Amino acid sequence: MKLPEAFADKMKNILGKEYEAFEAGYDMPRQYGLRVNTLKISTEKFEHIAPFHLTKIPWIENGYYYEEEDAPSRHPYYYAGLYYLQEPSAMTPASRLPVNPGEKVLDLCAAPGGKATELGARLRGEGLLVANDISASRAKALLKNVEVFGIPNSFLINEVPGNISDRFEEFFDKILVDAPCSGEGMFRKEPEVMKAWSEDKPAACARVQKEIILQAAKMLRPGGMLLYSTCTFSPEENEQVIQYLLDNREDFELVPAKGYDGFSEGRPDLAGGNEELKKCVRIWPHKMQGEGHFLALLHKKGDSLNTGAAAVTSAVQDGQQKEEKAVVPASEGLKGAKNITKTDKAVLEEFFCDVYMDIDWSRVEIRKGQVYYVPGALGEQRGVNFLRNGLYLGELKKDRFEPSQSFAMALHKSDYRICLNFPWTDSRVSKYLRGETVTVDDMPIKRQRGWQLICVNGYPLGWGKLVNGLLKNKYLPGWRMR
Ligand SMILES: C[S@@+](CC[C@H](N)C(=O)[O-])C[C@H]1O[C@@H](n2cnc3c(N)ncnc32)[C@H](O)[C@@H]1O
Repeated sequence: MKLPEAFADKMKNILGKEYEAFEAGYDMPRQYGLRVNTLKISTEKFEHIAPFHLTKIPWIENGYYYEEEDAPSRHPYYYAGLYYLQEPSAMTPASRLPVNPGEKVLDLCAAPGGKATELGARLRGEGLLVANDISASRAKALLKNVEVFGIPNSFLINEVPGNISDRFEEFFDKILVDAPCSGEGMFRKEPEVMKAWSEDKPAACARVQKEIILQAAKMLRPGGMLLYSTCTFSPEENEQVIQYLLDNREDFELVPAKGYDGFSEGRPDLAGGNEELKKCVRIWPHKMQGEGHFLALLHKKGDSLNTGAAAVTSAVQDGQQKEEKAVVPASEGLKGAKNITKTDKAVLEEFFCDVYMDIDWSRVEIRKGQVYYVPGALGEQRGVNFLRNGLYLGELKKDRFEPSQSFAMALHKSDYRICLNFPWTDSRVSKYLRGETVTVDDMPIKRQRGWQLICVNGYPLGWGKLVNGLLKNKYLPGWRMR
């Protein structure tokens, strides 16, 4: 791999004697990673059922290396949202921001959702995830990933940070800024990033990063934590951005992130000498099995420091616990809901008497027949350009309710009474995912007519509707397997 000359010279200055090992790393093969969705499955169970060659990523609780020929993006478990494919180092920022269920969390530069999906999983459906991206097209990919992951309590927006920082002033408990950057750490994985690199790119990115991090600082509550990350090496975009924040906001301090032997310290010598910058983390590809990354964990003074270590463990176990949970039909709570008309209630009742999931009906909003389950803790958000507020449950059509794809993805098998469960080895699973009709006359069927939750090895994939013994395929056309 031929590195741009200006980049190589800069790295020689930064790395000194280590440069040779760094350069040799570009001839090593890249690593492939997947991160388990602990909202749906525990890591223990995933290891048991996944037909891949998995090796634990030592610094990520729910991360694994896989082999290229495993092709996990083709497997039905991928369509069931059991994991996200992600470069191993890129899993680090979300893993080092301590997130507890019930908190208000912002991912300010979130698309396509590699980190937002992990933050959402750690919230376990409680609290609020606001995920933003300035790019409308990239925000669409974010929406899909959040939906596949089955995260119910999100508010997905498409805004310039400066347009939302007044409205959300001191609102969030935790904020992730995975900043747009010059991408120097990704040259091995994505050679096209290297082609787009130029000598002045780091300085241009740093200007944007400084603006973004100040807006983020404003939106964090005192006592909250902010994690800043990039996938680049240049000090202008890393330690110097953190020093800029510390210079402009005396109420911020660096705190050490949960460590790992392979992590390297931040480099005060590249940003004016503040020794505190050693608390930043650099991931060097010649020292670890992953690409280049930088992260800094910051605390906003004013309240007790919350490390959230307990929550991290319970989030990983939760997939397992949820599978064993049994509750009363969701329609029970519908009767007392003041925000829903009598007619709509009657239609919803028919469907939701088979749903065994806790629904707070006071948080259900019906807009032009579209039924949404909006997160609490958000308040009035008129004027914010959003793609999705909460979980889209489905549509009211005259006398019937049509459940949505995103609703299926947010359910566990035990949450819906009528399921058709296939083993992943059954050829009908990929037929279903391709949108084809499948025959089910050999299967035990609980109800001969109506909605069936289609599952693979116990994990929901989408809906089907039985009509005269035929299963109508209701898998979302835009998500079909090709
Ligand atoms: C490094 S990527 C984020 C990757 C994402 N966190 C993930 O893990 O999938 C940076 C993102 O920042 C967005 N972006 C660029 N400028 C921005 C700005 N001023 N405010 C918010 N987002 C911005 C880009 O569209 C891009 O999606």
